[in-house]
Amino acid sequence: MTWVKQRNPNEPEFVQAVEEVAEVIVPFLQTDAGKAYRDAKILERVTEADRIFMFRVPWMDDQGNYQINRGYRVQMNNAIGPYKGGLRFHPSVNLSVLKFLAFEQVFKNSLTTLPLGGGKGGSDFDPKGKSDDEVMRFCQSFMTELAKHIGAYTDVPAGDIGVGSREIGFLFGQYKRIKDHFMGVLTGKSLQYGGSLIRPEATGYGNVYFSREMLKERGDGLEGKTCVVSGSGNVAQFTVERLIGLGAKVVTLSDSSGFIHDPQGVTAEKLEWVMDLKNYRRGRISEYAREFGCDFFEGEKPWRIGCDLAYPSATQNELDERDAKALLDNGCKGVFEGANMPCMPGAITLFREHRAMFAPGKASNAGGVATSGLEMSQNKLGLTWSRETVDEKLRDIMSDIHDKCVEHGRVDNGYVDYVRGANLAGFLKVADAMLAQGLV
Ligand SMILES: NC(=O)C1=CN([C@@H]2O[C@H](COP(=O)(O)OP(=O)(O)OC[C@H]3O[C@@H](n4cnc5c(N)ncnc54)[C@H](OP(=O)(O)O)[C@@H]3O)[C@@H](O)[C@H]2O)C=CC1
Ligand SMILES: O=C(O)CCC(=O)C(=O)O
Repeated sequence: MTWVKQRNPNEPEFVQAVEEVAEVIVPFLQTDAGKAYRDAKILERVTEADRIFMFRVPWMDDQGNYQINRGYRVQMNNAIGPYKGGLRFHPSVNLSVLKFLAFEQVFKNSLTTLPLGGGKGGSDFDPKGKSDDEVMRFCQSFMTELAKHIGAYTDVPAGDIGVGSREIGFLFGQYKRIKDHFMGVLTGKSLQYGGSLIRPEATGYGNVYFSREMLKERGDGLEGKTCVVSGSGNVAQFTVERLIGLGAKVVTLSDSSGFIHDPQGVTAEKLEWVMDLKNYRRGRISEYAREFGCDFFEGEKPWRIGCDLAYPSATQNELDERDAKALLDNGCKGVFEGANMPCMPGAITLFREHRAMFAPGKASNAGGVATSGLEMSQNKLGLTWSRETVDEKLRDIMSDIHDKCVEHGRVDNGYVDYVRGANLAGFLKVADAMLAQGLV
């Protein structure tokens, strides 16, 4: 870690993500089974990106002013398949954030059972408050540079925070215009031009399926459970949809301004209203409180609300040790990461010490990228699978990931340490491929 910290100064998020993996992998490397990987310096090699692109993104706003943002693509590791991972448009985007996300993506994609390498990209552009025309001009400028570095067999980006179906449409249109190729170079496309059914739902649904497997492992189920969810974007919306479909009650939603607490529970009708608010009217979650008559807590996070299960689904480092203590004190039995790295190290330690269920995002939110992999397969075959087919494949993949975590994560007293299981299983597939491919 000293070596990683020296080589990546001022990149706290990246160092945090490496530390979580190293905590599991370094002790393994000291064993006989780990010797070949240790000698080949696989862990050191995976912390160094294959390559990183950084570029200027100039665009014109609606008033005719020139604007400049910075674009990035981190191609982290392609040992097991083409680089795959989302694009994030958010003012907080910087190299550290994208390197952490790309690093996580390598192990997550390895867990999916599909041939997907890891990458991530994005920009410090903020789509919030911009007109559709401004977003389009930005996306066209961003893709004009990115198109040089991606391809259906090279690197296949998708959405993440701030990049939904509107942005993917503009990006795809510009790629096609530049390359004159109609191909699956992005996933998360709309259905009319090569998207997959269930891809929008997949990350949230996948996390709920994963939590159901974890509960089953303890002889329990989702029916009747009270859940807190953070975020109100893509992942949060479909987490709520699946939870309420499976008989659980969701009492919170949030955005960067605060959270709503609806003790009656978010119903299917209320969720439909939230989807319209967030995906089309682009409003704030505080409006939910006014519409449905419940409390809104400005500037706060939902972790002090009593619950059985928690699904952090907004952003990184949104749940610290104090939040973890509040959750455990109020009876929470399980935390399932829908976002990437939402729980801070101190929080994770507390969950593990208390033997609570804790699902690390690289396992529990892998359903999104796995379904992107299914979208790539359909694009290559020229076929569209039904909703039922994709949903069944998603459930099977989440169940396989769960089984791998159990296989590698069961500790002496029978407790399943999913952090250990996910990191070890994710690492081994990539490491074996790297060993087989020589010093590259
Ligand atoms: N989309 C996908 O398929 C996948 C996403 N993920 C991860 O899930 C998380 C959510 O992504 P997604 O739902 O797609 O993104 P969206 O942009 O659709 O939604 C993001 C949500 O998180 C909130 N949020 C963003 N930044 C902050 C912040 N700094 N503090 C508080 N709230 C914040 C947003 O609120 P506001 O509108 O106010 O900014 C919004 O409610 C991310 O960590 C992403 O990396 C993981 C796997 C796949
Ligand atoms: O579907 C994809 O390729 C992107 C998913 C993603 O960015 C993630 O898993 O964090």
